[in-house]
Amino acid sequence: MAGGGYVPDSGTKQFQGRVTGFVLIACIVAACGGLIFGYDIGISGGVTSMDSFLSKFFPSVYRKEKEGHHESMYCKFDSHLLTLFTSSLYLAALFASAVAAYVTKVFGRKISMLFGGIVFLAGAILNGVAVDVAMLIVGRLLLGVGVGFANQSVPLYLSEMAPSQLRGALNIGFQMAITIGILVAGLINFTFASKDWGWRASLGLAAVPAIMITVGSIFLPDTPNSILARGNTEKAREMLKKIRGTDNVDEEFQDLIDATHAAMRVDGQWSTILKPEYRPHLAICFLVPFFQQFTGINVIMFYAPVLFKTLGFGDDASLMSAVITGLVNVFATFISILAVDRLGRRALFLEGGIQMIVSQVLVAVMIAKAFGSAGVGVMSKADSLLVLILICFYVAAFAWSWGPLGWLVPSEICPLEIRSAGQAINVAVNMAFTFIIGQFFLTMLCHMKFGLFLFFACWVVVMTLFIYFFLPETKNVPIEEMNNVWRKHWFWGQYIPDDAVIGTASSTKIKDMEA
Ligand SMILES: OC[C@H]1O[C@](O)(CO)[C@@H](O)[C@@H]1O
Repeated sequence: MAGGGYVPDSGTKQFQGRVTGFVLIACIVAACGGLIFGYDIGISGGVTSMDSFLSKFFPSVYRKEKEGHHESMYCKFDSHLLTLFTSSLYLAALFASAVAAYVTKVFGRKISMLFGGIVFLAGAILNGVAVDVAMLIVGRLLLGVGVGFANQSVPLYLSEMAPSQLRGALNIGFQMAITIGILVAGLINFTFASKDWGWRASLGLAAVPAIMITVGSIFLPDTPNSILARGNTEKAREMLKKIRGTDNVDEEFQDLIDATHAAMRVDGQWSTILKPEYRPHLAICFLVPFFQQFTGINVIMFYAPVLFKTLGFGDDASLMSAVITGLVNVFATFISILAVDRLGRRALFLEGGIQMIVSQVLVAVMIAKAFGSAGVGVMSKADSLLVLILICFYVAAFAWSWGPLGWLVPSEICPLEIRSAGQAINVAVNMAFTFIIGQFFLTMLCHMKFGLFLFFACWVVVMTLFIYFFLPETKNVPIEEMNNVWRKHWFWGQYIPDDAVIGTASSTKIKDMEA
């Protein structure tokens, strides 16, 4: 088979141990870090469409929206000031992720989650009681820092705690929490939109998931990998026994030792990840989040209410449609949890990609038919319902492929010595392109019209081909043995030297480490 179709079942180890209640609870609490991110994604689109919020903080935008009748429906909502409110958070998260990478490595995953939770809580409170734009913006920046820290630490935490045969499912808990956050935010917007103080409730309630992750992370244990990396061998071994529910952890622990030793041999993560032998990791950690955002998903997540209004739905129906896409998002992410360690990552990526392309092309055709390139016309009730169904079809495809795998794959492919750096690149690139799409989508819609959906469809074609040729299958491969997979890949194999493979004769033994 062409491309990355390496099947890892032969030659990779399966370790002893089961999924303990302890590891499950730790992962559920940690995944709540995704709630704060999701809540924020889902809340801002609804809040910025509330009259009470607009008239208080953005009176000029409010007046323009009430008075102005732009001749083209594609350009009705094009306002940079307003989109900056939504997107500024992701800019803060982008810068925070660089600091978070350092904290996560030096102080551990747990401290990083705790810090993220506290800062996010401060931001939520500030937003809920805001009396002027300055408070709103400072609050947004704090939320962004919190999201940067949580997105950095939680996926790593989940991948390291999970036994390899369940790593995919447990890691997807993070994306699951994101989608639940988006859905809950949609419901809260729907409930409070008509109240004068609705926006305060919507923004202030972000404190609830913030408290969950803050309190939760006080009680979470750190991962064996991270404890070991900070020099505490015995404690790390005890933690591994505890989370695997068996005393027979020698083989897995040996892998951790090897990985830690390899990590200690490198001078700095950032110069290390730039070396040729880490080219596949660097490429994946950059391209996967970039591609994830260029599926166009946040056009739907941020602006679904606006989009559906544009298609002729009423105010309530538009907010309700956002709830419907939110439900589909949660449900399909759950399917991914069930499928990812059985079907594998590649199958989900490839199927999801094809399904997204078909839906995007059909949506473009229907919008073109109704509004042409001038942006005038109406869409019949039946047709707008069909567009809603197609969008649900698209969201489902994203939610079992690029959504969860966008976090899982970069977090599981990197050896320990570059894991924090790889994850920081992943988060930073994700945040950068979330910011760009959030900030420029409405302007792009105004200029590219229905072609915008074709633009994203073309990107999905590119990324689906990329997966086919360049992403090897990683299901069931123990995390510290991933270099075996890269070495056997038709293209990336050339970059991986023999001694980079954990478990080879040259690797360090436990007793050396303990000496
Ligand atoms: O569920 C959709 C959400 O998932 C993400 O892609 C993160 O993985 C967000 O950017 C998006 O809003």
